[in-house]
Amino acid sequence: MKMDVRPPVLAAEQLTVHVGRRDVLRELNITVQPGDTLVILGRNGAGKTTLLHTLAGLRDAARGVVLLSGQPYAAWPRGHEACLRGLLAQSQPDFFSATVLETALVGRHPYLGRWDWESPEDEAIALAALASMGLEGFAERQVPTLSGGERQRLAIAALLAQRPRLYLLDEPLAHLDLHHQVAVLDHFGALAAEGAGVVMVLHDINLAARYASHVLLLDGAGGHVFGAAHDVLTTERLSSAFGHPLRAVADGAQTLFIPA
Ligand SMILES: Nc1ncnc2c1ncn2[C@@H]1O[C@H](COP(=O)(O)OP(=O)(O)OP(=O)(O)O)[C@@H](O)[C@H]1O
Repeated sequence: MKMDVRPPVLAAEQLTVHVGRRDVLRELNITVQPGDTLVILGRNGAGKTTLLHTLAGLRDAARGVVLLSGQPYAAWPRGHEACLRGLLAQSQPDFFSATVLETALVGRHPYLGRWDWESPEDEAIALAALASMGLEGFAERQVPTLSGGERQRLAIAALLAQRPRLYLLDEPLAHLDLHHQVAVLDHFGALAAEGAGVVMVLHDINLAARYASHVLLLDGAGGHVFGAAHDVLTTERLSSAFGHPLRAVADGAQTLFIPA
């Protein structure tokens, strides 16, 4: 039998994250294997975005280490990390007078040399990413003419065009209607099934329960619980983390969490 010797797409070892003098997270140990979908949950201000940026290598940890595909960020050649991990930020930069296709093509930049233009293959990848987000026919539109949900799907398409091994998503469902929420989560579920790692911040506990293989629940005071989704998602833990009582309602094989 052939063994898969590839390292985890992401690992955090004894990671402590500070904001100012406050620990938002203490001594986190997580591993994200190819195929895993890790959902980060916690109340407003619990430190989810701060953690995601630390996992993306954009922010230093107070202590501990983040390993991207087995190596600390600093050990990867400059710029190469963008071929391995992609971040969907919570708020998107303004793309002044750019077209939708030009914006999606930004996802290909990590693969281009300094003086290279995008190739027909890059364009085909960007167009396929737009189509996967239901934006076929939008290629020549100016970004400022898009609705909020269309802009969010464009940002996701640009990330998809980047084709990293690890997707870090900060509230990917922001501005999306119900159909597109499910379509986006299905899409990342399919990428995970093909071997990507997905880490995302969600606010919807029931969508987390439906899509997560693993959950990291932050208590906002440095404490956390990490484990298989069905172990972490209990009414007691969720009620305590969110500071609001929840009850569980069985719906066939699914459990729904409802605010009491
Ligand atoms: N530059 C800063 N100076 C002071 N406090 C900060 C700074 N940046 C973030 N914080 C605080 O750190 C805490 C964690 O912020 P973070 O954005 O990570 O939370 P979050 O869990 O993503 O919240 P939300 O669910 O509201 O998006 C918050 O209390 C925030 O106000």
